[in-house]
Amino acid sequence: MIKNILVTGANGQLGSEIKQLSESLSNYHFTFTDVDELDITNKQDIESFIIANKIHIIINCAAYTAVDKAESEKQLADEINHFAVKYLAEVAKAKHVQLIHISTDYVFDGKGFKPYTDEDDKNPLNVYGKTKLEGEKALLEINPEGAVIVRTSWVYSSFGNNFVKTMLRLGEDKMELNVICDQVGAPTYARDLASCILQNLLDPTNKEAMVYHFTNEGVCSWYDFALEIMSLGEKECKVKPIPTSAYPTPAQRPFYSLLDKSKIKEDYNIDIPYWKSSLKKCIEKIQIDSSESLNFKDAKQEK
Ligand SMILES: NC(=O)C1=CN([C@@H]2O[C@H](COP(=O)(O)OP(=O)(O)OC[C@H]3O[C@@H](n4cnc5c(N)ncnc54)[C@H](OP(=O)(O)O)[C@@H]3O)[C@@H](O)[C@H]2O)C=CC1
Ligand SMILES: Cc1cn([C@H]2C[C@H](O)[C@@H](COP(=O)(O)OP(=O)(O)O[C@H]3O[C@@H](C)C(=O)[C@@H](O)[C@H]3O)O2)c(=O)[nH]c1=O
Repeated sequence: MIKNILVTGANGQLGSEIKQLSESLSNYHFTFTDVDELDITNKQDIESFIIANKIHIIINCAAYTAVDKAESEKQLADEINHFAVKYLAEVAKAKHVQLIHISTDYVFDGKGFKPYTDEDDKNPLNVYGKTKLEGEKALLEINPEGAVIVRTSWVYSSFGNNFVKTMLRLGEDKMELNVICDQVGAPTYARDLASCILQNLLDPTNKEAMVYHFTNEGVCSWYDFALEIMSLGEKECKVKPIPTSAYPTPAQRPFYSLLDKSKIKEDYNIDIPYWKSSLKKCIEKIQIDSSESLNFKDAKQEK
């Protein structure tokens, strides 16, 4: 039987990567929606969509991800990251649909000194992290059969907005840039996460809802990450390391947010790419995409 998969938030980074990778998968039928086609804050709409399209699996890539803005938009962040996840879980449970949901390292407070396991104490420092944790809790409490939460961190892609693209843009315009060097974690190429989900998580054996951690291998600070981006992107911009105290932001961020990935690696016997190798692939793709769009613009002007 061909399973029908619904991907929500499909115009975002992870959703777009899943869309591209799904083109080579013939044993599933994918439906991609973003807020215009299916607003996940409306439970009735979710239910009608699941029934009308005979959905077997939901991959929820929809979220409110503007970390600083969330501090002043708590209600909206809560609706999308918390209540909508509750609705998805309720519908998944009632209709026997598998739910794969994505969460974040920001559910931890970053005061630890060794990689966080899925069971370690949660204590989010900011509104985004708090709303994501409430979403996790709702899903685990409703406990739809076969549900999986994948926590990840520092996600980037050639699609959407992210730290890599911000650094490449600033690197083009500025001679010098200050970047925080005392917050450490692990970057994640959304394509690697998408590939992991599609290859391993669509045929669950778990009855109880469970949590996995997935990021690229290795560890770095935002400063190390920025240096590597400038180097691979061949930007002249000098990156200067600064402490968090020198870069005030509305939302507080964890100092240490490395996630322990042993469970997903052991359960599925997978090798995860090192962050620098994946970053290289992503930057090459960004460069190809931008030269293709320049060629397209030139061709249009010549007409
Ligand atoms: N980005 C990161 O660094 C990290 C992300 N994550 C998690 O990974 C998941 C995927 O993140 P990522 O791909 O980066 O997110 P993006 O912000 O790139 O994409 C999220 C998508 O969801 C859409 N969306 C927002 N509200 C709704 C709604 N009510 N109904 C349907 N769709 C909606 C957004 O639309 P619009 O843009 O119009 O709002 C956007 O297209 C999220 O759960 C996120 O919390 C975890 C760790 C790190
Ligand atoms: C642009 C910029 C950022 N920074 C710092 C601020 C911050 O501590 C860090 C990263 O900035 P960003 O705002 O891109 O990152 P942020 O939005 O906090 O990224 C987070 O997004 C959410 C959705 C997640 O779930 C997290 O895993 C994480 O990826 O870099 C600088 O030091 N210098 C700069 O020029």
